[in-house]
Amino acid sequence: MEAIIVEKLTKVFKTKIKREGFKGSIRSILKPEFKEINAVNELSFTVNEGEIIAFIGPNGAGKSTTIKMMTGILNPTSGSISVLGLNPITQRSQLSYRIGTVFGQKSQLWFHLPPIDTFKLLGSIYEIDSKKLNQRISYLSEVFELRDLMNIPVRKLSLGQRIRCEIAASLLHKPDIIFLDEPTIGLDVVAKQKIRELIRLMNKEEKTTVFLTSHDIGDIEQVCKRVIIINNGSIVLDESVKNLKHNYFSKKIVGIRYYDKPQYDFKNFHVVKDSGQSLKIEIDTAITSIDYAVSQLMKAGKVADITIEDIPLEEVISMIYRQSDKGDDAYESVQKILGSI
Ligand SMILES: Nc1ncnc2c1ncn2[C@@H]1O[C@H](COP(=O)(O)OP(=O)(O)OP(=O)(O)O)[C@@H](O)[C@H]1O
Repeated sequence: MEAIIVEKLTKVFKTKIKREGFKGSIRSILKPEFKEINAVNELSFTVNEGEIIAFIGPNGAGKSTTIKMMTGILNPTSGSISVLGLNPITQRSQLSYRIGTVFGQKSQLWFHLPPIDTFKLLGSIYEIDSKKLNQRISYLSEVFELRDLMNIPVRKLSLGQRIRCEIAASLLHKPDIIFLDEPTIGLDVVAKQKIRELIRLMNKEEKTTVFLTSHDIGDIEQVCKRVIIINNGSIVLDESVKNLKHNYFSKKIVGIRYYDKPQYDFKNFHVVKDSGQSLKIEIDTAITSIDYAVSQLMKAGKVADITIEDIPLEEVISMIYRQSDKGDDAYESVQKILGSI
């Protein structure tokens, strides 16, 4: 069943044009001029219950604006949104009992108080009875490893510890959907891994639908099953992460080092780089199997080392961003680019 249905969602911001200099400022007051920014443009998509979606795009693509409209913070200019069957604008308070939000750059925890105080306060706001609240806090403290942090003022926590508390706080009322806007921003590698593990765990254990935005490809690869890419307020790609990899990763890069200069005349794949004893080969696995390619490479000389790599997802996604900026079809363009690497 669908947890989120978004149809032709549009948000246009009207902002005052600021003129330069003193005279300009006076003119702006007396005769204001406005410009319109099409932050979100006729966006349509659905999210099924229990899915983990990455909603990504370059800076200014319209991700936060979309999340704000889905959570009832911003009014759409046009289009419709249904989140868990509710209208986020007219049924915002009902919806708030069923969704959780984490904005990585903003805190919902009281900065000078220990997390336990915010948890208790949120418990009262969500009208959770005290026995259930204590059980829930105890469960989340266990899973998120918060026991030793619960009584330390939030300002004294590390960023990683604080984000663990933020996510736990947003899950206090057992929401059906959690919106995570850049939850791993600024975290070190270990803290990022921990957050990713916890998101996966909550999705598995509590069937929480996860709607996540991030600029970190690791979040997408390791946590999400499906990715929606937006640019300039419109969807440029909506694909399962598995398909994205499959469609865009038929090409492999093989690095091979020989003991001596190899003798070769490869027919079905081409050498991208020849540095004497080392070769870099590109193989299109849709045409040539890895087995065959490796067997040909072995015939060219005595092999000292071999590596096989995908083209990094990060590179593919940045190509999609660049191509969609030019208004090209994402899939075709990327195939074209990969063909010329
Ligand atoms: N309150 C606002 N008033 C005017 N323009 C706005 C407002 N909020 C966002 N915008 C504009 O709308 C566009 C989309 O912004 P949004 O914050 O949704 O992008 P984003 O994809 O979340 O970007 P980022 O990855 O940098 O957070 C941008 O051009 C931004 O400047």
